[in-house]
Amino acid sequence: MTLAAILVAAGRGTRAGGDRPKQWQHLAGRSVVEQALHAFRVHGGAAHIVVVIHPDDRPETAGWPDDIHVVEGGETRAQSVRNALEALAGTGTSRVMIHDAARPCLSVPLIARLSAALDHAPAVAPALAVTDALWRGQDGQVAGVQPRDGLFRAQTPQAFHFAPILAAHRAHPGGAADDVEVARAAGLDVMIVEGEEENLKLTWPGDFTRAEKILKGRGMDIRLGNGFDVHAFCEGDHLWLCGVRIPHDRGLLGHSDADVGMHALTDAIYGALALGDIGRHFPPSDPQWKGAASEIFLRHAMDAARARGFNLGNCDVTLICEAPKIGPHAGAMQARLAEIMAVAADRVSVKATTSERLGFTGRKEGIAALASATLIRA
Ligand SMILES: Nc1ccn([C@@H]2O[C@H](COP(=O)(O)OP(=O)(O)OP(=O)(O)O)[C@@H](O)[C@H]2O)c(=O)n1
Ligand SMILES: C[C@](O)(CO)[C@H](O)COP(=O)(O)O
Repeated sequence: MTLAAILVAAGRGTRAGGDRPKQWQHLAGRSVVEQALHAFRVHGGAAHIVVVIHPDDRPETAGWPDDIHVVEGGETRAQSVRNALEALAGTGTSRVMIHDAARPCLSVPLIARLSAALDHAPAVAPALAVTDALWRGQDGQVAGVQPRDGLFRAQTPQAFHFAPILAAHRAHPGGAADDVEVARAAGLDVMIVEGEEENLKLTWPGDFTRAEKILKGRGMDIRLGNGFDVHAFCEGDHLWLCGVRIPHDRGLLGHSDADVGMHALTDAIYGALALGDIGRHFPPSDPQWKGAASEIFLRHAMDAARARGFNLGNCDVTLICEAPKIGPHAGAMQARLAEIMAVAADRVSVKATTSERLGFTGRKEGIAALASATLIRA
């Protein structure tokens, strides 16, 4: 599964006013577009991020990192989305989230909920049920009531399997308010996911004050967790450490693949989330985890972090053993752990020490591992 995120930012923001289009105005220290981008960055699940801009706004993107793909938009929102979808065709993208850059307060848990829901439906979108009574008005007077049952306020990101939404946009005659309308016109069923009151769209000048209050109120949340694990040596000709297979004259004993380094790291992440340890999520009494690859546990811990809006700040794993020598494998371990956690390698450290021939590690009876991890929700 390869997820892409499209942020449409090519509108003119005429209703919002201001000295520049609303999406380039600043809120809580960043442009509106950058606030929306930040949520996708922290979520970390999107392999491609495309921002659709108006050609006049190119200078606003100066200094952006190279991995943000900038595409020019069209006359309407639907044309802007279409340009981004066409830019993603051929990149291997299998799922896409399409978001109004003008909704800067979306939360990372909302992105995670939509992503999970896409496992069960080809199209999902956030919305809030209408709770207020609805009236029809005429000349400043209440002219009638409108039943509110079954009515929803639509939000973005709207999320789709890629091939059907690309085909739907190609086939649509134009004039759709959003991508759900395009998808439905092509016969796709769209599942509703609970939206968020805070995920407002900046439409009018007064919306900026509310959005700024929401973003400033969030602050930064940093969590620290520690993990420690030990596995005894047993007969064997290889062992697994931090996701790397190392030929050795002993193996490691365990219910799973006994990857002691990855277990300590996984426990550090669960610890930062106050979610117990691996045994709580993958009981050793459960035969389905016999011989399991430990990356399952690490991915589960990272998914739990992202579902709560956290991403990895950094982690540091120390392996304690006399043998095998870790140095020659440390780079591969760093790369493998970074790949499994879907984070940059410079956030991952793997190092080793001996215990000066003291204790059980010194007597070569087993390997111990320590890990620390920070999680950040910004
Ligand atoms: N041709 C367009 C029109 C809109 N959008 C984007 O679609 C989102 C939702 O549109 P809306 O809030 O209606 O934005 P504007 O069209 O900019 O607003 P206005 O109608 O007030 O000018 C915004 O992020 C906007 O930048 C876009 O990418 N391309
Ligand atoms: C896509 C959208 O944000 C869903 O609520 C909306 O349809 C676009 O904004 P507009 O104000 O209707 O142009």
